[in-house]
Amino acid sequence: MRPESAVTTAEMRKIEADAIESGSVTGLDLMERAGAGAVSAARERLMPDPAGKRVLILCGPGNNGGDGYVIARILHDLDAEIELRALGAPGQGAPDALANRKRWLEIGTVMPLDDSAAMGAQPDLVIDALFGTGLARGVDPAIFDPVRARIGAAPIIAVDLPSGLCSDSGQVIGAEGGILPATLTVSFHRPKRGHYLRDGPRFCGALAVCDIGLGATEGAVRLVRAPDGLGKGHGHKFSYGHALVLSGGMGQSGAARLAARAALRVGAGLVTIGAPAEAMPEIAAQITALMLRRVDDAGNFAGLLDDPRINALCLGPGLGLGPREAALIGTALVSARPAVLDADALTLIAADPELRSALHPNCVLTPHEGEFARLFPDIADRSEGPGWGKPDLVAEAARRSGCVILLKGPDTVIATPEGNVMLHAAAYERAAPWLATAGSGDVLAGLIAGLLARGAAPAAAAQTGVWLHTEAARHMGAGLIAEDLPDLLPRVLQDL
Ligand SMILES: NC(=O)C1=CN([C@@H]2O[C@H](COP(=O)(O)OP(=O)(O)OC[C@H]3O[C@@H](n4cnc5c(N)ncnc54)[C@H](OP(=O)(O)O)[C@@H]3O)[C@@H](O)[C@H]2O)[C@@H](O)CC1
Ligand SMILES: Nc1ncnc2c1ncn2[C@@H]1O[C@H](COP(=O)(O)OP(=O)(O)O)[C@@H](O)[C@H]1O
Ligand SMILES: [K+]
Repeated sequence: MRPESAVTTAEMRKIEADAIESGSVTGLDLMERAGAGAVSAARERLMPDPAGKRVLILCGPGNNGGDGYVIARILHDLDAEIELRALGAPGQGAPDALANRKRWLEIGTVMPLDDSAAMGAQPDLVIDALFGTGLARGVDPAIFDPVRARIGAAPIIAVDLPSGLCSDSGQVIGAEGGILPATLTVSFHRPKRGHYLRDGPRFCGALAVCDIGLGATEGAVRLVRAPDGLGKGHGHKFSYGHALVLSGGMGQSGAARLAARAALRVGAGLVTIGAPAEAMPEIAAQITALMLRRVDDAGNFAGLLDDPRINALCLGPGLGLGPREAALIGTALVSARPAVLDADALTLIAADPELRSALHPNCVLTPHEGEFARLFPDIADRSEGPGWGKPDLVAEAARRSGCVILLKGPDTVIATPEGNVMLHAAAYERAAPWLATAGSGDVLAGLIAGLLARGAAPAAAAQTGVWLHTEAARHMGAGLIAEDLPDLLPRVLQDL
């Protein structure tokens, strides 16, 4: 089953506490299932038969360590050779972990983590059960020193999270080196936000999420899924909308052409590029099914927008940053048409409070990190950590600006003014590193504009656009350039 949401530490604790309070399960049951799930994942992916294998298990002072003691017991029963090293014993605040440590001590021993003199031979597998969702501050890198030297090439399984990774923000909380990067991270019930955000995927290695019987309880941040299908029915071209993409001047029209082609490929009935006279020959020489209209200034742009069939706008890619362009953005916003604002449109809005105040709920803003910081410097400045990560800052920006915000990256976050937040992770089996190429953001803006033209609501267009964008890149893989993306869409759409 694919998870529907990614949870915070606070949400996970509440889900667990509610289940325990309802009487349907105990904390010990959950810990047992978590330990058993981690062992199953290890056997499926890394070590099918643990018999005779050396396993080094690192246990912390909380419930993450408790999972580690369960894992030690199960692997011992499967005839693995266990070396268990602990960073202190669980306190009274973690009774389930304490109980599992006691059970382990009936069959094995516990050595201190920092006693390097007594270190055994190189392990075949390392289990990192030092810290999970309870990580409250940076980990002292020195605690890893005794084990780091002898892990060698052994794979590392992180229980719930690689120790040192913040579960809410995906950032390493402390100093460089204050984390144990994993080969495989095994989490429980739902992925944590930090598995997908920022540095999370790099430190988690691969990700497995196992069911521990907590039902369909979800967190607030939904994971973006494949759209249901974007087929065309009985309509004619005007049934699928007419998108207008504004272009910059001569030599600057590539971005608009990329966006326009993407809008047409995603199924907008008609797509027109609006360009200044000087750029028209250059554009005309490059396009066929796309249409071209002259847009010299805000006056003739407003005339074009008198046509009510133009129902979606793509503003910003390659547009330019002068007074003409600012006036065009103003005209577009006054028209209240559904619109994607990207690139130069975002820079113009960041510098002009009047333009910013004209934003409306049918706008989708698609900043990258730099543009986001220009638009919302105070929000971007706040450092991320427990309780505050990328979804929270995008939600705050959407609430403040009254429109949909899509903050780009391998961890794209989309938020609406009403407080709905979606996370699209181009990570793990959906990694798409070749999207880091000039012009790929222009294609994304065009996809969203095309979907708006087809009648999608702004947040839905943003989610579908970002999913298709990543999927197209995955179809091509290495060697991808932005020009390829629109022409990969037919394959993606036909597979839906
Ligand atoms: N929720 C669920 O449904 C289930 C949860 N389960 C498991 O429980 C895990 C969460 O357990 P948890 O809440 O006990 O926190 P955990 O990660 O063990 O760390 C807390 C301990 O570490 C300490 N500590 C913190 N930071 C530190 C630092 N930098 N350096 C040094 N010490 C530091 C902290 O000390 P303190 O801050 O109190 O001084 C405290 O002692 C979760 O990830 C999952 O594996 C499963 O069993 C199944 C069901
Ligand atoms: N490593 C990556 N993995 C997945 N997607 C990425 C990666 N790097 C960039 N992207 C995506 O590529 C696009 C780049 O957009 P942008 O930064 O605006 O570039 P440009 O302005 O050159 O078009 C965004 O949609 C971003 O999410
Ligand atoms: K861990």
